[in-house]
Amino acid sequence: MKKVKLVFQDGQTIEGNSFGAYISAAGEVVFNTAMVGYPDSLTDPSYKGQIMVMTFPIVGNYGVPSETEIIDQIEAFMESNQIQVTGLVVSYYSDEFSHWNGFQKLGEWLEKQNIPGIYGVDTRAITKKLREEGSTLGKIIAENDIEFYDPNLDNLVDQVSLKEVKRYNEGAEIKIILIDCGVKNNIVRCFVKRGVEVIRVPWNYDYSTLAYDGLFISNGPGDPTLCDVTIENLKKSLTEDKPIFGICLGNQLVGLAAGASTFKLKYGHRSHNQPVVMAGTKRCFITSQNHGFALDDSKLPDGWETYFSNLNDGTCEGIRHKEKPFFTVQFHPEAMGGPVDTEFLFDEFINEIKKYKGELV
Ligand SMILES: NC(=O)CC[C@H](N)C(=O)O
Repeated sequence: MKKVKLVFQDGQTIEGNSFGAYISAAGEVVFNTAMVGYPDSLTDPSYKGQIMVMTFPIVGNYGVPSETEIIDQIEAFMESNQIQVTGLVVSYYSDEFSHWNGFQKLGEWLEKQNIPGIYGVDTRAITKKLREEGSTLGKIIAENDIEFYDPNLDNLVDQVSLKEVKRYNEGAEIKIILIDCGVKNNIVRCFVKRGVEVIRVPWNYDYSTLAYDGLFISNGPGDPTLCDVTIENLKKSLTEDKPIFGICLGNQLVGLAAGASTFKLKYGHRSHNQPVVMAGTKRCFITSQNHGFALDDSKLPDGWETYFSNLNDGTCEGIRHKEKPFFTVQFHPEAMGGPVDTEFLFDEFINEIKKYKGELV
């Protein structure tokens, strides 16, 4: 059994056992309190550049599905075509697995994709540190020491966004543009199964000349203010009337285009049980989340209002336009993993498109 070290920016060093690739890797250390869904989280492009600490004490016990099975041009069991995290930190790693869809060991999968893991460390103590001091840079060190790396200084969206336009359900009556800033597959699935044509475009693509009925902006990694081209394109779209829906980074980008600002949360929201309340109601939902930045809704631009708020820390979980059919959420209505309570938002967006097209009153 090989030893590796988890080293924090403040010098704190924790020794553990290696699994996955035996290499060194550096990034931002964040914690995730979800109890299940590691294949989904590890392939979520929003985690690009991050070393994920899982608080759930046993990881790996249900294995990993096949990454090569494709349904409707989409990886069937993954949220993208590769592991996106930089490293994985767990307490107990189970090399044995049992699950109807288990195809490979978590450690084997990490190794195949050259991602290091460390286990046998106190993930709850690490989580307390991150909660008290905030998310911090860190590195997993195998043989060779490497520099710390701050992913939030890089345009990670450009690294994970697709490079060419891709269409799903081509020819369907309702057409949406999906700006891919690192979209999770389940967002694409949620649209595809509702029968709309999805025109998936790169983050910096000028979609203004394409024929479409609604605009969707995806989740994605890193600091939203670095997505300058998307924000400029969105500014133009906000002057029009076509329905707009955004998720997570999409929420932040629409907010920035409208004139609001974003800030970095102390340690972010990464779990499957984040409670949110819909503004003006007592309707609460338990949501899946994965973000480190948030929109500042204490001073939203004219014409906009808070749509959802987080019941743990009061931060903004979505905004909506007071007159136009524009709304965005910070949480993940597509779940994967996590609760599906807010999946109705996809139907609301499509209903807004039908109203815009005069098919619904
Ligand atoms: N899941 C996401 O889209 C994350 C958005 C952004 N990168 C953040 O961390 O806040």
